[in-house]
Amino acid sequence: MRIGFIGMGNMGTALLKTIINAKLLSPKNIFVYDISHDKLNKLKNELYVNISANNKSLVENSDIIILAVKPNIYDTVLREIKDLIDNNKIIITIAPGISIEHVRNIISKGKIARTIPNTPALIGEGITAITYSNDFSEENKKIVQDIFKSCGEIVEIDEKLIDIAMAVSSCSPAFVYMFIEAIADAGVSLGLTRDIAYKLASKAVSGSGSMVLKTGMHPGQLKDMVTSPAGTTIQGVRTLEKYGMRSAVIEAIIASYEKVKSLK
Ligand SMILES: NC(=O)C1=CN([C@@H]2O[C@H](COP(=O)(O)OP(=O)(O)OC[C@H]3O[C@@H](n4cnc5c(N)ncnc54)[C@H](OP(=O)(O)O)[C@@H]3O)[C@@H](O)[C@H]2O)C=CC1
Ligand SMILES: O=C(O)[C@@H]1CCC=N1
Repeated sequence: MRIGFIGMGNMGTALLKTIINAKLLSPKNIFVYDISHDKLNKLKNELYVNISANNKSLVENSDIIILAVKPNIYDTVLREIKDLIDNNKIIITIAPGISIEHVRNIISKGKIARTIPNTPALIGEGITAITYSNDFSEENKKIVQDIFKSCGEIVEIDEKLIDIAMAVSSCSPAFVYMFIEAIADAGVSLGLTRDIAYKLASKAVSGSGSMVLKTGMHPGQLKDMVTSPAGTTIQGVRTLEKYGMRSAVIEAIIASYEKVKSLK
């Protein structure tokens, strides 16, 4: 199996590095291309992957092609490679708003997996929502699943829900980083050093996420376990409710979802 990555920006590099770290494939079976040759030279020296001369030669050498360019570049790249895609090749999209039907309208052959990963994939802690074109066999699905399992967890999802998954798991890391920054800023404002403030805030957030996943308890119940009667935390909870924290988060997720809908 040979994988080709078109686009070596944040997401392409995150997926590439995780696949190599997980030893899913040897670098000699990985081909990369990006219009920025500086990025390619850096990757060649760091990861020993094959640098393709262009997108077409990458596709010729690859069984699986991951399209890691921005959504507005998709059509240009799809038109460039369309004549080189045969029914044995798998195309993996990772862009919001690009439907399987959209890709199929440009590329008549090949199997299409539509996915939405997130940046924690870089450390193997990602989650990827995946949906497939109708012609996918279980064997081919497993190939795609193994790629994204090397980056964390996966969920198979109906295509009509995938833009919602994008907002909830792919955009939300940005909001979580803002939350971590805000907690740490408060800590610094009260006298902690930056490094200790970030460590305390980040571990509180990642540990709380793990508590939800590992205990299976309702987040509200876990929140209640922290808030002692007449204690300190409930005063913070009261303050967050006063400033509309829940509502702000709900509106942020819905705004991200509405943006992806407007791209169509
Ligand atoms: N960042 C995230 O958290 C997530 C991103 N995604 C999706 O992943 C995709 C990539 O995002 P991201 O990595 O952040 O974007 P980046 O802009 O960081 O990376 C895209 C790369 O593709 C290069 N590129 C542009 N045109 C071409 C071309 N014709 N052929 C080959 N390479 C090209 C760009 O070069 P240059 O910069 O010079 O234009 C850039 O290096 C997007 O569709 C995004 O929506 C999905 C989930 C999460
Ligand atoms: O902001 C974006 O468009 C990309 C897609 C999902 C996360 N980041």
